[in-house]
Order: sequence, then C-alpha cells, then structure tokens
Amino acid sequence: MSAIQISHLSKSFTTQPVLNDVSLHIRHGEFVAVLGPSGCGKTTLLRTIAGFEPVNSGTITVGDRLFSSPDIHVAPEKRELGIVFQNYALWPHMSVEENVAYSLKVAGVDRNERRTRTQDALTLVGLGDYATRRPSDLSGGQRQRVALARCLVTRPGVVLLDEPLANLDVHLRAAMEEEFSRFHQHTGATLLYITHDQQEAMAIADRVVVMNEGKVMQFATPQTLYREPANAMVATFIDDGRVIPAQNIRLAESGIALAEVLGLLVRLRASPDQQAVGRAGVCVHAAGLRFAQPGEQGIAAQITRVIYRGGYHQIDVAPHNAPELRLSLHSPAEKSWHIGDNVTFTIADGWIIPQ
Ligand SMILES: Nc1ncnc2c1ncn2[C@@H]1O[C@H](COP(=O)(O)OP(=O)(O)OP(=O)(O)O)[C@@H](O)[C@H]1O
Repeated sequence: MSAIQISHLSKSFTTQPVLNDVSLHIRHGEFVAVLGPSGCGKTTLLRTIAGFEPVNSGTITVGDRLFSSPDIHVAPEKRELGIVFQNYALWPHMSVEENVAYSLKVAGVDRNERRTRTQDALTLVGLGDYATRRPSDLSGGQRQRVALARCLVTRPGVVLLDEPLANLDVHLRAAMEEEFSRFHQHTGATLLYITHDQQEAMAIADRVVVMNEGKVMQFATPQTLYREPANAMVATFIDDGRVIPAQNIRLAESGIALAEVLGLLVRLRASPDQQAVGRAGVCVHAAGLRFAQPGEQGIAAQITRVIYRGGYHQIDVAPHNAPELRLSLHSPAEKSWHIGDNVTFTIADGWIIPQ
C-alpha cells in the first residue's frame, strides 16, 4: 500500500518558515494535485516527501514506512518513489530507450526484462516507435513523455511530479493532462502533482490541496473547492471567485441560509451547522450571478468592463451601494452591452464562507 500520511509537518530555511503544521492523508492510488500561489511551499513539500530536505517537526509516512521525522531521515534513493521534475533532464548521449532503461540497469535487472519493461513504458506514453532516437530529436512534449516513461519503468507505488507541464505550450499541456490520467488509471500509482495552474489541477486530480504561505487551506475534491470553499483565500483563488459581505445570516433549513447581500435578501448555500451570525463573507462565481428579469428585485450596478470571451461576454459590474466591489456576470455573445450602462442583477447561487 502506498498511502502518504503527513502529520504536523513543519520546515524552515534558516529562520523563514516554509511549511507550517501541514497534515495530509493521501489515499493509496489517489491522484492529488497541490495548488497554490508562487512561493507558498509546494516544491518544498514535494522535496521533503522525496527526501531531499530534512524536516524540522512532524512526520512523513508512506505505506507503513516512516520516511521523515526530526530524528529519522530515509535517503531519497531508499524511498523508492518515482519523481518527474519540470526540467526533465534526459541524458543527451543516450537514446530514448537507454534513457528509460538506465535505472533498471543500475538496479541489476537482466537485459531481457529491461527490454520488455522499457518497451512497455514507451508504448504506454505513446513513444513505442521512438526508442532509438536521441532526446535532441524530440519535441518538448515527447521529451517530457520520455521522462514519464523513465519514471514509470521502475513501477513506483508513489509518483511525485513537480510542474511537469510548465515548459509546454497550451495544446501540448492538454494532451499531456490526458496522458497523466491514462498513466494513473493504468498503473494505479499514488500521484502527487504540484502545479500552479488551477485548471490543470481541477481537470486531472481526484482531490486538490490548496496551500498558502506554507499552510494547507483546504484539501478537497475540485467540486468542493469550487462550491464550498473553506475560507476567503480558497474562495478567491479558485476560478476567479469573489467574496462579498453579507449581513444577518440565519439558517432557513439544513444547508440553506437567508442573508442580506448588498441590500437584497437572498437564499444561499451554507454549511448545515452554520450558526446565525451578524456578518459573513459570501463566495460567488460569475455562473452564480444573473441579470434580473424586468420587475424582479435585484442589486443595481454599473457596467465597468465588457470582455468578449469567445462564445460569451464577461460583464464586469460595480454595485451602486458598494462601488469598490468588482463582480462578473456572463452573457450570450450576441447581446450587446456598454460600459457605463446601469443594470440590475441577482444572486442565484452563493456560499456562506464558514467563520
Ligand atoms: N533551499 C532554500 N533555501 C532558502 N529558502 C528556500 C529554499 N527553497 C525554497 N525556499 C523558499 O521557500 C519558499 C517556498 O518555496 P517553494 O519553492 O516551496 O514554493 P512554490 O510554492 O513551489 O513556488 P513556485 O510555484 O514559485 O515554484 C520561498 O519563499 C522560497 O524562497
């Protein structure tokens, strides 16, 4: 079994705390993405799991093996983890096949088995016909796939990936995302995937860890992060969410609250144990806001920006009673809108952020 258990992990470089009481339980065979703004500690987390960095406090256990604690540090090569980095350093003087087979050779695997396993790994990443090429004769995406094959040929139970698609263009990234999903299904390995691209994280992972300033903000499915963010950081980080102030929050029924938002009484989703409170933040996304029907009560606002997004318009508005707020709505592309127009909108879906 290759579940990863991280308990109260902290790590500092000199005096700067980079990981602060991080606890995560990643299930065996799970595909987990780690997401967060630049400098939040994603790579450091991966490097501590890989064994490249000792820890100051807390523990890292994979399966039933304790890898890291303040007193114990298992060397990286003894951890038997697969690692794929952003700069997929392939050996330029070796063919694709030799690059992939190298670790098996070092491990003393016999020639026939080496050949079969290398060919299987290359076939899995769609490079079965490229075995004799040199890395310099491959595209960026193909090189990244060689790096992936080189990792999976050792059949690791856990694979750590640090921004493996960061150097690729947008089309190649989409193709490689599919490749990773296929790889995951095929191998059943536990995957920990570092990225700062939230669309990538949401598209490929079973669950996503959102980090900020060395702390875990939330560890949940992409749907939960979007619909039920645990705090304002997650709310605004995921899919351009906005947080707007609400007053007089009271539970109407389990999971539904009534609140005043920008002067309008609205029904909002809330945690079943939400208490009646005077103030809270509400997370809204463009998809949860809509223009009011004629005669319907709504929030008056002025259009500040109109952006054509291909297929629809993004309309940015500033509410009259909170002009510092910027909210976005979506509208069909054929309808025309003008900056400065007054409009009325309503909140069809929003989430009371737990206090
Ligand atoms: N070896 C080191 N010595 C000192 N400080 C370090 C070291 N490695 C990382 N840091 C600091 O730790 C913090 C977290 O870095 P880390 O690379 O883990 O962030 P990240 O979330 O992966 O960022 P990015 O998305 O930009 O790669 C940063 O402030 C960085 O400067």
